[in-house]
Amino acid sequence: MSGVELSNVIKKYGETQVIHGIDLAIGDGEFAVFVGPSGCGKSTLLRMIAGLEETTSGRIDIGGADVTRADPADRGVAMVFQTYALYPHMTVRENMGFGLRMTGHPKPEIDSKVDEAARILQLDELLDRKPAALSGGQRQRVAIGRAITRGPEVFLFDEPLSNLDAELRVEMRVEIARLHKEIGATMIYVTHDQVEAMTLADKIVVLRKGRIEQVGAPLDLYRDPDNRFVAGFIGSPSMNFLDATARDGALHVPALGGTLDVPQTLPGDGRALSLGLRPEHLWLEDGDTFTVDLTEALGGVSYAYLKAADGTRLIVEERGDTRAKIGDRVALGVDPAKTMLFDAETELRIR
Ligand SMILES: Nc1ncnc2c1ncn2[C@@H]1O[C@H](COP(=O)(O)OP(=O)(O)OP(=O)(O)O)[C@@H](O)[C@H]1O
Repeated sequence: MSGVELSNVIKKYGETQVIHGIDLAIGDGEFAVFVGPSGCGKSTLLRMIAGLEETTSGRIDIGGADVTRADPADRGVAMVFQTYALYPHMTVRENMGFGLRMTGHPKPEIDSKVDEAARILQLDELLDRKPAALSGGQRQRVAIGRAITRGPEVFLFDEPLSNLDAELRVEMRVEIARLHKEIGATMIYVTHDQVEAMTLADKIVVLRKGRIEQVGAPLDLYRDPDNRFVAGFIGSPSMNFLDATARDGALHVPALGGTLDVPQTLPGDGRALSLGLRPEHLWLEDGDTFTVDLTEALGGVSYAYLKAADGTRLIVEERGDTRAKIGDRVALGVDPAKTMLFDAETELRIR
């Protein structure tokens, strides 16, 4: 049993509160990913679980034991950092066995654990090298290997791939997913990267300003966000938002130059709303409502950036190449069943 449970966890630096009472349960063997804008408290929360930051109040349980005030070494966790933090004068083997040597494990046991981690991470050939003779991806693999040899109940990853180039990131992402399948330990992972969050997580935790906005499986958050923030944060490119109002049972959307028939139950009070449209659910039609501002062709998909007469901007994702050219006048194709509606003030979803 090595789930992680946070109960009303609070962090203050002096007078400044950065984590505002987080309740969260991460199940045994679950892969949880913390996402959120810069400064929302992802790393702080992870470091509190690791014991590298003191918890101001609240309680942290790992494997059913209260570890709120426990030393990092006594929590059964191992952390992997963005910067690898390898010892330059030690070989890969020595780096990977370092934690076990420090805790006085016998050499044969250390060797067998290092060999096992090296096998899992395909580092067998590199055990005698020093970090300077490794690529970035190999160094990160050693850092992960060092975590594996310690046999933690919980792995904590703080943006482990953000120093790698795009190709290596993909490779290591797949590697981490495989590692999770193979060893089945609980993992908590902080990232800025949408694709990492969507592909690695069993459960994504979306944070904003030290509070949880929503917790859920990646596709549940994408398909069924509770509020405008989560809708805008999950999905790439981000959801478009258009100002709208409901009057006399119709949704008026100025940027679209008229009303839109949507399946949601509209509030009848002329309240300010926000219409959410995912770029991948839109298409271009003949018409005169928008001007094409810019196009980007990525090969498999292309993006058309549109601007309405009232200045509203949005992105349309098309499959393959786009026929749109900068300066073209176009209309927007919208499937009403795929729209989302939010209260402009509370940001809550209207279903
Ligand atoms: N030692 C500190 N003293 C005061 N404030 C701090 C300290 N460390 C972090 N903070 C503040 O706590 C908040 C959360 O920081 P944290 O690094 O956890 O955010 P983050 O979500 O990981 O951001 P990023 O994605 O940019 O790494 C920020 O507003 C930050 O300025």
